[in-house]
Amino acid sequence: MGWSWGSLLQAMASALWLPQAACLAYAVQRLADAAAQDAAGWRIVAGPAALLLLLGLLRAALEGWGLRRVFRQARAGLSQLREQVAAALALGSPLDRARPASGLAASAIAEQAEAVVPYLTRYQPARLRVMVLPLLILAAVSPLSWAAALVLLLAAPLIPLFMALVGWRAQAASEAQMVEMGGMSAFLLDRLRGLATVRALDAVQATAQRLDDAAQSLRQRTLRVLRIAFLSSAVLELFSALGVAMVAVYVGFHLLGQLEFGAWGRRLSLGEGLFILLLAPAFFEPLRELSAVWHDRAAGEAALQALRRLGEARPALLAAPGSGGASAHLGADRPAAVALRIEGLRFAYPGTPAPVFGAFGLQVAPGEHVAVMGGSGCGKSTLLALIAGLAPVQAGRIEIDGVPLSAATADGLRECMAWIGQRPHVFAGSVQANVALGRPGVGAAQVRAALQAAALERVAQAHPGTGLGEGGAGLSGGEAVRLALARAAAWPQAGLLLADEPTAHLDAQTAHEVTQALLLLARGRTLIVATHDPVLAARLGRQVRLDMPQEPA
Ligand SMILES: Nc1ncnc2c1ncn2[C@@H]1O[C@H](COP(=O)(O)OP(=O)(O)OP(=O)(O)O)[C@@H](O)[C@H]1O
Repeated sequence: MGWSWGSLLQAMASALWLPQAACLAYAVQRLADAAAQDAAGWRIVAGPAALLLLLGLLRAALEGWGLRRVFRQARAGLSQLREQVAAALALGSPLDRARPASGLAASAIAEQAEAVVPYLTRYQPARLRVMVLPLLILAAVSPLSWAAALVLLLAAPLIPLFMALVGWRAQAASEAQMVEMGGMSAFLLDRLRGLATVRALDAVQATAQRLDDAAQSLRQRTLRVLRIAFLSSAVLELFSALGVAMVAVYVGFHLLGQLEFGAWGRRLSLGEGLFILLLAPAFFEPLRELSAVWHDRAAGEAALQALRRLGEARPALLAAPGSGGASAHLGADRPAAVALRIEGLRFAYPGTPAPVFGAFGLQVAPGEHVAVMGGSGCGKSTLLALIAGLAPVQAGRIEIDGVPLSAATADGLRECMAWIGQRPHVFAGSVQANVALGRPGVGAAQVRAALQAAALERVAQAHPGTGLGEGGAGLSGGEAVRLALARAAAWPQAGLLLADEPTAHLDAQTAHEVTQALLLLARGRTLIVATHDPVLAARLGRQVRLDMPQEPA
């Protein structure tokens, strides 16, 4: 990350201490000279005092300006980074079982990412100051006294050396702490989601124990990070105090005439000595600041790394970010049944030896209703997911109404599909909001019609004002499937309906009702249903049987 203007402004503000110290030293020298000549009076220091004040104002202005700039830039940078990571996560294929745990991702994006701001606003400017200010001060001191410059020069490298040694461990400890924190968030979120199961199986105690262990471990890691941070500040304070003290001792004894050497063969004046004395603490100041924000560096870099890992390329669904992907059906009000053609399809899940499909082919005419059947694990759900472009295929082609499914066309083609999943995710909120899903173009009228089509109005009106709970609490299994049907019904441009086991786990009566609603919805559209249900399959125009994937010999 390059230096920002804000950091430069802050470094310039700090460098103004040099002329300020010169003004002070000059004023004291003049006062001493005037006292020697018995010609005291405030006028002789008015000039340097006014300049000192002016420089002070300029310094404050530069500092404030720089800080504001750095802060704004950091916030904008972080927002951009979060956007990129969120976009990468959103593009992740739902079929990727190694995708980051939701709790971990949420913790990294929301909480840990905040550590990037102090890193950019405090650590980066402090680092620039460390690189510039000590050199400037050395350049100002050495022409006056090589001895004082030598003391500073000898004390200075010890500080970064020790800090680097300590910082090394700090970063490792900080990274470990972040991993621990993310892991704990992921565990907590997972168990909170499954609280009912945990309680039903009497595993509350064991879960609480694991959570307690995780919290203890996090506490220890946090203390380790703090211990290292304190150690680095202690090292620095010690060396900077020693450095300043040695300069003060040298200048004091030199002015008293006890230490004659060190000023290039001459004797320092009071003003020169004072100038050196004023600059000595300022020489160590940036190093002390850097140490104070050293922990920000470890936390910031660890957070950046965690965000980068989240944004890393993973198996993604087919989509061209930013492109709408033109579709002939886009914007059409009435469903236009689409044709589907699959040729030589090959697909294997990453890391699995046997492909789910070797060279699969299927043709579906517009408006045709097809039941895809076969044993459990033969790839029915996978086939629907591939048609929807939720994962890239390894070979073969899928064409929807003659348009080959690819990253460029997937977004547009998905606009003319509706997905009725096996386990529809129900968001906490009203039934209406769960049907509309915030999709532009799905207004109250469409939602009402969709609820009617899916026979869900009664549920929607049952508890006006109180919404559904997280994960669908408040809906029966059959109602959850009907909610998925309503979501599809609210999307009139969908010419291809993909339904994954819509009647699984339902009693005969509910399965019959869901089938009726599905067939009503599929009128004039192409329908592909993955199912084990022979009754549902018998009501569809065609049945396609998939073979079980062959284990490699
Ligand atoms: N996300 C995934 N990552 C890796 N392998 C997977 C994934 N999802 C499914 N599989 C495997 O791919 C094969 C096909 O799974 P799929 O879910 O498509 O079967 P299915 O026919 O729909 O089964 P069911 O009728 O039980 O729902 C199975 O062997 C399954 O274990």
